[in-house]
Amino acid sequence: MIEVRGVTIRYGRTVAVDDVDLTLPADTIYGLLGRNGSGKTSLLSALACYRKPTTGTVLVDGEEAFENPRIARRTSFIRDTLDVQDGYRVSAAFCLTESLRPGWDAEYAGKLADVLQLDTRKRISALSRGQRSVLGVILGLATRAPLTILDEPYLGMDAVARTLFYRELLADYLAHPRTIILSTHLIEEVAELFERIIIMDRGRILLHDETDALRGRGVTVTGPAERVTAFAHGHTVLGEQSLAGVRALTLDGPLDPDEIARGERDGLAFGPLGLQDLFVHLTSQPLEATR
Ligand SMILES: Nc1ncnc2c1ncn2[C@@H]1O[C@H](COP(=O)(O)OP(=O)(O)OP(=O)(O)O)[C@@H](O)[C@H]1O
Repeated sequence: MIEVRGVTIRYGRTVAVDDVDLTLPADTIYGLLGRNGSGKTSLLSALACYRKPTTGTVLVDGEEAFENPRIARRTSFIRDTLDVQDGYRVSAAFCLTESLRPGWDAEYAGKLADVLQLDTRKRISALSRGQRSVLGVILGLATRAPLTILDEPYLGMDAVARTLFYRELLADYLAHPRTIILSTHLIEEVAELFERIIIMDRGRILLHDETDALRGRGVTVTGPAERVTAFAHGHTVLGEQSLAGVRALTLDGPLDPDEIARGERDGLAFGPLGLQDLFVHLTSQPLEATR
């Protein structure tokens, strides 16, 4: 269980994480979504014992996380810097991780290297951008840490490698349940993996809910402008488009099925909003609108 209580992280005058409270039960796959600079890496660094919040506390299994060796040993934080010396061969990086990590599964790491086509004899300095990411996800998965944090782990990985990675992550999670937090911009592509989704916006938690609940949340309603406007009365409008007397509104749902049936009888059309579109609607407000 991770408990984030009133956490603020500042860099000089920049507030990267702004008074965040979060409770994350264990053995769940979380998706952390947010636009560039929304504070994801800063928050993840605090969860991974790397960064002390400016104010507030992060408790992992009841203990303060920052520089806590007991928590650090049980946490794997994979980010683009990789934290392994460039001069090492991939096989040496595996051996080093094995010596440090009690949960390391060498056989599984070898299998992942085969599946994801990573040559373990290569020096890390000789890996392509995508191959470095593959190394990162192998280190992250094969460590089997109770808290595994993957911060945009797929950079440069092609579509085949990403698909294989998602498949492996899910299969290994089902066999060895643990807490996995994956930050991503590729929302639709990975949404199937997530049990819960957290959306950050400008340092704050905009939303934290089960993925299935979010799927039903955004609803589009389309039809003659005046009828759509009347229908939307009393609902929160997330977005709108109008063309030649036809209006399409995106409403914050879910809507009551009876209400939808009434709308349909009145000539309105309803559709679900994809997670990516919901995310864009929720996080595309200009700064002024939120002040
Ligand atoms: N070491 C640092 N020094 C100063 N400012 C920083 C530092 N790290 C992050 N920031 C600032 O904090 C804010 C949040 O950055 P952070 O990297 O946490 O966001 P992010 O959501 O991970 O972004 P991205 O999706 O682009 O990786 C940004 O405004 C960023 O410029």
